[in-house]
Amino acid sequence: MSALARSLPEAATPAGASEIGGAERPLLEAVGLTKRFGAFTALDDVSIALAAGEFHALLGENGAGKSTLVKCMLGYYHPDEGGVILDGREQTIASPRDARRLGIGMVYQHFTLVPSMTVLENLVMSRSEVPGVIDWRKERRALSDFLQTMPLKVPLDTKVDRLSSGERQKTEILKQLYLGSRILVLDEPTSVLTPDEAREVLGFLRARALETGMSVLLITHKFAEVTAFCDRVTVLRKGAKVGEGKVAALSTADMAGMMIGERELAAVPERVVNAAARESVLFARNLVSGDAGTRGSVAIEALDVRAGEIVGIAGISGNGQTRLVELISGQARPDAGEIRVKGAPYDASRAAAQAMKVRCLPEEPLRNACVGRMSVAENLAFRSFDRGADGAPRRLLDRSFMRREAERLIAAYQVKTQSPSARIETLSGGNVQRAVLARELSGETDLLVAANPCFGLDFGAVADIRAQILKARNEGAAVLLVSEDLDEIVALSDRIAVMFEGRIVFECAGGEKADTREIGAHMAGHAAAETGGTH
Ligand SMILES: Nc1ncnc2c1ncn2[C@@H]1O[C@H](COP(=O)(O)OP(=O)(O)OP(=O)(O)O)[C@@H](O)[C@H]1O
Repeated sequence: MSALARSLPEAATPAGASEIGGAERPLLEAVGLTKRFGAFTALDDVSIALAAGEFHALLGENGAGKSTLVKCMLGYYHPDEGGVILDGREQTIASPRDARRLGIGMVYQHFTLVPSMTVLENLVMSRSEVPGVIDWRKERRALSDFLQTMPLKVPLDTKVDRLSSGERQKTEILKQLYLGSRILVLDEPTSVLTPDEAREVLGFLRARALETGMSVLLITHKFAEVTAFCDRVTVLRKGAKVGEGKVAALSTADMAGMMIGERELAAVPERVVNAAARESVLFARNLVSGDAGTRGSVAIEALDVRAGEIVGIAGISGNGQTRLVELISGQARPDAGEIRVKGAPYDASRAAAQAMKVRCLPEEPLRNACVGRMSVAENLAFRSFDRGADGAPRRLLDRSFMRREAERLIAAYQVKTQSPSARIETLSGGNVQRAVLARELSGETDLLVAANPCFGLDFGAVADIRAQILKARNEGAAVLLVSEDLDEIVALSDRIAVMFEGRIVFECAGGEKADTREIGAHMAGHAAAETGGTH
């Protein structure tokens, strides 16, 4: 008898299923899923049951196996053992197409919509059966009627590349509802949303689940979302299930304890008052990129970051922060203006970054700061492979030095990888982030530019990375921190600048003195007229 068959009778009536959704048996069950990559077991005999109408959280540290579990449930991976039972029947889900046919849908962290098509076109084309000749008027009417019934609003005739991140995320969710998903898996859906949007989206899905019997499985690193919206929780650690239960019966500390076991969190260093804090390190004047007012453009009159301080750039995504980081990291060139580092002109080339000790942790590090098919060790050596231990240029690669360095950084920054020679693209998202930060902070740093450094990280990793950034600051580095997470900006920054439509529209002190309501109003552009712009 297979593991799946053995577990059927017991798993068919999980505790809580009938109380939550009124169902006799779970809507969906994954039973005994095991997934190996070579000799490494990413998922070890994991079972999870989703009742109809329930909102279920999936928690675990970076690399715990959350994505692997849902990818097995959605047919992206074929588990080595175990299977999926839907409505009491074992199903073979060989591909995402099978999952869609069965009503299992997923909203990913990255967007899957086609940017050059409208919302209407995207939704219609996402159906598995699209007629050869599309009657757009009819489709438009049907979709309008469907959207009328939804509290989430998106503009049907707008091209996706003109939507805000929040609107795109809502479109991804509406797409799944339009496709008739009965089981909806959400991978950190609120990371691109403002706090108000996050509450709106999760509140809507919660109500919808109760109303229609849809099951929602939410992958998240935010305990506040679990306690506010979820009925039950399953916790993974190192590929195994280490806990489950009703959210109402668990404290945040209980859930955190299940996630990390006995391990201690990194202590956040005290903020030292730095004698060197007067010296200007980053100096930008009249920096222009793109046409004024267009999405993502930059028009900054003045931005200074001094040694030993963290300047946080707050703003809703799409207001020029990404471009600003690209200009400093050399991924884009300014149309006008100047950037100086420690008084000297800075052209953001690799040589200049090396000489002037400028380090950068960009957004989406796997795409923007790594070569996915190269090993962790090679990616860790990008800054240093052509230098000897003494920093002098070298011609021949010293592979054994690279490996030793990689092992040192992997240990120091607790990067979870099977080995230094594993392809970096096989690491979980959070561990790619740690690896890039390890590389960027491994030498002397005068200027550190960090864009959303804790995006997608578990709370333990957030504590580590924040501690590293504060340590760099305390040691005299100037830090430009760009983040969509206002709490993070407030907690880490000495000074805060708010970007809106490419300009810096407001500045204030960070830490406890910061007034988040006032900052929020400037982020939304509401306060710009009243205050007359830049302070
Ligand atoms: N294709 C692959 N090849 C080799 N190892 C892999 C592959 N995919 C995942 N892994 C490994 O499996 C483990 C679990 O990864 P997974 O992406 O499921 O973690 P996660 O809990 O979703 O993490 P995160 O919160 O960082 O997204 C990690 O150690 C990862 O390196």
